[in-house]
Amino acid sequence: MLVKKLFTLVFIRKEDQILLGFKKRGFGMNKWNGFGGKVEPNETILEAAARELKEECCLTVKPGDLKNIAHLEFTFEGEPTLMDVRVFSTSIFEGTPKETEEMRPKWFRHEDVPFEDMWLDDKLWFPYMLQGKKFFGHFHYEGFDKILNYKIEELDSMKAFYENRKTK
Ligand SMILES: Nc1ncnc2c1[nH]c(=O)n2[C@H]1C[C@H](O)[C@@H](COP(=O)(O)OP(=O)(O)OP(=O)(O)O)O1
Repeated sequence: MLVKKLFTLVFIRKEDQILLGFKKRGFGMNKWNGFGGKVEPNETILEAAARELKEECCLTVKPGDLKNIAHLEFTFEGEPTLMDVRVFSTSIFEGTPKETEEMRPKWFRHEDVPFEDMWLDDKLWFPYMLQGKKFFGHFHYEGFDKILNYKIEELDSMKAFYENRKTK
C-alpha cells in the first residue's frame, strides 16, 4: 500500500510571465520549479502554500487568493510513497521575489520556460497550466530521470474532482 504525503506547488503569474525558482538544495535540487513543499500538521493546505512561497522567495500571498488549478501525483518504482501535490496559481501578490537559501527566483516568458532544467513531467502538463486549464496528472517514475507511465486529464472543476474522489 502507498503512503500518501501532501505537498503544495505555487505558480505566480504576471502578464505573459511565470515566476520559477531554481532549487539550490534538497529534493529537486538544480531544477527550476514552482514554490512549495510539505504541509505541516498544524496548517491548512492553503496556509502551507502561502508559507512555502514566503519562505522560498519572500513573496506574500493571501491564502484565499490562491486558485487550485491542478492535482498532481508522483510515484516511484519500488518506493512506498505517493506524493500528492496540490497546485495553485495567482497573480495577486505583494513584494519582490528575492533569493533565499533554498531558491533563486526568476521571471520567465511562457515561451522561455526552461524545460531542459526541470522535472521531466513539467513539459507534459505546463501547456495545460499556461492555457488556464484545470487538470489531474499522475506520473510514475523510475529513479528521477525516467517516466515509466503517466496520465493527464483535463478537469472541468477542481471541486467536482475532489468530491468525486471522496465518494470512491
Ligand atoms: N516531478 C515534479 N514536478 C514538479 N514539481 C514537483 C515534482 N516533484 C515534486 O516534489 N515537486 C514539487 C512539490 C513540492 O513543491 C516540491 C518538493 O517539496 P520539498 O522541497 O521536498 O519540500 P520542503 O517542505 O520544502 O522540504 P524541506 O526543504 O523542508 O525538506 O517539489
